[in-house]
Amino acid sequence: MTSTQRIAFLKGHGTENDFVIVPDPDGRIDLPATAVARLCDRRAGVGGDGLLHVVRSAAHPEARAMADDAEWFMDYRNGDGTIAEMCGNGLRVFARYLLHAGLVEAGDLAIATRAGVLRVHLAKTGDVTVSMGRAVLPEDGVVVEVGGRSWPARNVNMGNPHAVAFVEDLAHAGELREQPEFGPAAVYPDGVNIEFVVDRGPRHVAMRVHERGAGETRSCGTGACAVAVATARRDGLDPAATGTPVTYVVDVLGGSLTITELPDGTVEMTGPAVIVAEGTFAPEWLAGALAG
Ligand SMILES: N[C@@H](CCC[C@H](N)C(=O)O)C(=O)O
Repeated sequence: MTSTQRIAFLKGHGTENDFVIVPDPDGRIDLPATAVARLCDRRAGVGGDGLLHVVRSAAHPEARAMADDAEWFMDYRNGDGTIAEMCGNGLRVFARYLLHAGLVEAGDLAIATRAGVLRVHLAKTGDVTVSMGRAVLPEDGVVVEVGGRSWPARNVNMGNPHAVAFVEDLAHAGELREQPEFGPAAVYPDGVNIEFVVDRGPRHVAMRVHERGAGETRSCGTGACAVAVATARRDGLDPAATGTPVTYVVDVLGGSLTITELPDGTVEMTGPAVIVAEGTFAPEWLAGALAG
């Protein structure tokens, strides 16, 4: 790429978890962590909690083996430039982008991610449903701590790691905005996303989240799935045991997500996915950002 080329980007969000979208079908754009952090910078860049690098699976070394099952690879990066295995809100926005760009038809499609090939149901407009795979709940004793207080948490893996803590209320806005600590560190060698949860009613909870690599965000899709499954187990509900799906509405700061765990353990998430803007990077600025 030369500094005279115009490179397109888009901006999108899902329940206000926002992303810079960089279409790069042939995998020509090298995005080191420093470049991603500059693109996601809210003052000096475009701004986003994360970045969705849109590449054909066949053109990306991490996704080539999935190319027969899924044409497109979601190369997701956190806003600080780190790589994450999965992003649930990102997956809905990624699918909405593919339709917006005329790269897929509405209906059912498969998308490659670092957590494997995932299925998406995409209508022409409105909410998107994604099949997020199975939750894994190791029995580790985990504790999260913020503002001088600590809570036991449930370890849930949704392709990426989560610690889910049930708290009395979410009103300590200042405190909960701070970066929480977690332990024991060995349970999460690569860091963790931390959700604080309160009950809102039957099968209805609210959460706040601190994302690994992004800080407090207004929503986290994998986090909402982890919260729904952890809450179901706390409530004594397990679809694998009863054969009956269990659905929770999870309120986040940026809206609501509907999460259903099926008897085979698959977790489905339904929520909005919005393309907000399209543009091109100023070539000189982008060349500087990519150079690090
Ligand atoms: N916002 C995402 C999760 C993004 C990845 C996460 N920060 C991590 O490092 O695991 C979502 O909607 O799931």
